[in-house]
Amino acid sequence: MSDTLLRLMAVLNDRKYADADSSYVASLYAAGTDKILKKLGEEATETVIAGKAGDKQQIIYETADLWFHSMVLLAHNDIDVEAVLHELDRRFGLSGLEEKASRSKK
Ligand SMILES: N=c1c2ncn([C@@H]3O[C@H](COP(=O)(O)OP(=O)(O)OP(=O)(O)O)[C@@H](O)[C@H]3O)c2ncn1[C@@H]1O[C@H](COP(=O)(O)O)[C@@H](O)[C@H]1O
Repeated sequence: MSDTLLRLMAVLNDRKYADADSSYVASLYAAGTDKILKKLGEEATETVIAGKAGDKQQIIYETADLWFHSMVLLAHNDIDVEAVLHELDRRFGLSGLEEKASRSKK
């Protein structure tokens, strides 16, 4: 499954050398961080709206947009998606409630 994310990440890195007129991703890089963050915010909002409506197909569609734009932000910052996958792996099996409790003791 994560193979899809790795393959997409490779394309996003390649697009750093592409023409903004022929690539949506290259056009986002060219427009800069604020444009990428704006798209990310829009996609997050659209995902929330889809979730509120309870429309499964729309939730899938909007989540794909959200993940895609999150990955553009990662690539723009030279962060590999594997770093996020490793972070999720590190958290695997660690209860969110336990993690929160350990934070409040610090
Ligand atoms: N997965 C995606 C992907 N998901 C969503 N999008 C684009 O993200 C945009 C989402 O923005 P909106 O829904 O707000 O649509 P919009 O109104 O057209 O956008 P704006 O004009 O507001 O920017 C659309 O243009 C979608 O086509 C994507 N564009 C590209 N990819 C992947 O990235 C690869 C490289 O894309 P290019 O750089 O365009 O070759 C592609 O081969 C795909 O694998």
